[in-house]
Amino acid sequence: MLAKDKKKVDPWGLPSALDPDIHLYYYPKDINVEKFSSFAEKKHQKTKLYDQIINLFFNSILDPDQMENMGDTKFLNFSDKTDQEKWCQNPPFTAVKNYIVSRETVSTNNQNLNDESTSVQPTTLMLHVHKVMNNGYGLATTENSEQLVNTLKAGDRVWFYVVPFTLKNEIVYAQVVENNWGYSVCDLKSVETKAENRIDAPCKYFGKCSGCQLQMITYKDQLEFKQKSVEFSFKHENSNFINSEIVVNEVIGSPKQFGYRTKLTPHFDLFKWMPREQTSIGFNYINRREVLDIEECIIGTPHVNSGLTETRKITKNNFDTFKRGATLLIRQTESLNETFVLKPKDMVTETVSTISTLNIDEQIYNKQMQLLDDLKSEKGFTGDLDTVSYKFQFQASSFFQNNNSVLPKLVHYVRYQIGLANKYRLENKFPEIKYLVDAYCGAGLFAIGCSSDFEKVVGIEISKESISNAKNNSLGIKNCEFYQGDASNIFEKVKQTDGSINFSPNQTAVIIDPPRKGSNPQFLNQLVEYAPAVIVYVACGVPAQARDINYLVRNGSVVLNPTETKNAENKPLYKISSIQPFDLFPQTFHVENVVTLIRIN
Ligand SMILES: C[S@@+](CC[C@H](N)C(=O)[O-])C[C@H]1O[C@@H](n2cnc3c(N)ncnc32)[C@H](O)[C@@H]1O
Repeated sequence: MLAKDKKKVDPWGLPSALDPDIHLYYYPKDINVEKFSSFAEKKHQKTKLYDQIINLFFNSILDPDQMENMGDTKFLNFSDKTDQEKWCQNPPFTAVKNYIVSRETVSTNNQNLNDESTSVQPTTLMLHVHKVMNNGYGLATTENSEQLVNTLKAGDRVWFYVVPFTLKNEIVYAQVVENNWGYSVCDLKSVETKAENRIDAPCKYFGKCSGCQLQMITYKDQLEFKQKSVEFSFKHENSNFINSEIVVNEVIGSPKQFGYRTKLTPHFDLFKWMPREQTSIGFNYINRREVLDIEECIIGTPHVNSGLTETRKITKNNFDTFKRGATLLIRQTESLNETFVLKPKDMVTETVSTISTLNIDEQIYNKQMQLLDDLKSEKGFTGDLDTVSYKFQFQASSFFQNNNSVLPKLVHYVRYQIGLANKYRLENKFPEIKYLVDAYCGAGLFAIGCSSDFEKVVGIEISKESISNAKNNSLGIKNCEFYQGDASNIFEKVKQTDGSINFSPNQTAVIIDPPRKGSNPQFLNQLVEYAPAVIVYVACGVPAQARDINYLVRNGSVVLNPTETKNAENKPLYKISSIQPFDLFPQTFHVENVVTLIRIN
């Protein structure tokens, strides 16, 4: 999909990134957010983001000595705003040069450029890939690092190319498909010099389909990439984390690396001019809004793949009942008579097992984590582990995590983190944690999965269906209550003094698991004002999560160095006790991340 079709709205009212996929959400240090209303200012802001991306890029390709040798060459910093705005209107020379080169090349092939009907094919460029960005695209230039270092002068601009399915240090051939401010998006044509770690991708659609980005590296390399990508989200240059010593743990992998997705959403477009038998049902081609016909998706479970075969057949026989096209929904269920469902209102059942009784001994925890690996893996569970299974029922169209194989570990980890926070707090003479608030609770995964560790649990969720599912899922579990509403309303509820729900913040753990766009200042302010004993922030949108936690650092609620707490004016203070990524999405660039914040005063 083209970047322009994917306009994402940053909840903070800022353009979220130059290209939303570059995943650089941040709060500007020096700019008044209120002012970002006019187009010109947004443009200026976008340029600043580009500036930031380039800085990051150079920081990663140049070693500090080289930087020093370049004296005060600040070729990456725009000198003033006028310069930036001018530049926005006039893309840098390299891009223009490359574009002209394309036209010239075509022209020497005797095509008439003045003929409007002639489609000018862009030339294939040879590019050097310098790094893989968080979105799985390689960041490349026409020059290699050495040439860049040797030839760039102060004031020069570099034009970047972003190319999917490429790896660091590769030389590739690529074709520009879209130009943006400062960079062009390319299709990969071929890999001239392969990186040592490149492997053959197992999927026949890989390289064309936009669904997976990382099948060309081993799973071990994928986990390493994701760990770095989480680190990068926290430590980008406008973040307070940049000079901190925060540690991102190794990513906890998925027991299943293929055949794990319990939900698929293929789609199709109908065009008047297109014969029905040629209509594709599948996922978008990379970089395009055009559907690639997909008969099998190897990251999907066998059951959803049976669903895919079935739904493709039904849909092809019924194209006439659709006007323009549709997105189809296939979801795996454990219901007795069915293995998959195809209608949005169908009910889906999934089981998630967890350890019966939480034990916060590190060795026991580690052993249990290993055993949980087998729970949903191919070989099946053989270990001696006392587990409890919860059944979750939800509407096929409602939210539920899509990789069931890793959920037991995720839930166990969240419980363990709260257990450790409780231990720390008890050792420091704080009262025991007895209550749990699950904000953004969906069908109740964490509220129910953690319920045995607490006296009372409340969940809040905006979706009516999900909250009704959560209530049903907790039937028989006496200590859980669920409310429909905006997550920020939960603070009024838990502060009630009429005795119905009265959670002393000092004894309360809060789990937040917002959608990909993250939280917002209103919610975060209320959260720290409520001041729970521990906050577990679960996120599938890590850049937004890093932005939110950075906001808490900036407003003084989270301290990066817990020993420097002298200036705290009696406000609640938190330390980051752990940053733990989980791979819920093998073969793709996505990663889930859990950050635990323990209140230290
Ligand atoms: C990433 S899902 C997490 C659900 C659940 N924790 C789980 O793991 O299954 C985010 C959930 O937040 C809900 N949501 C979105 N905005 C919300 C809001 N303002 N207040 C409460 N819930 C919200 C969505 O409906 C969705 O169920």
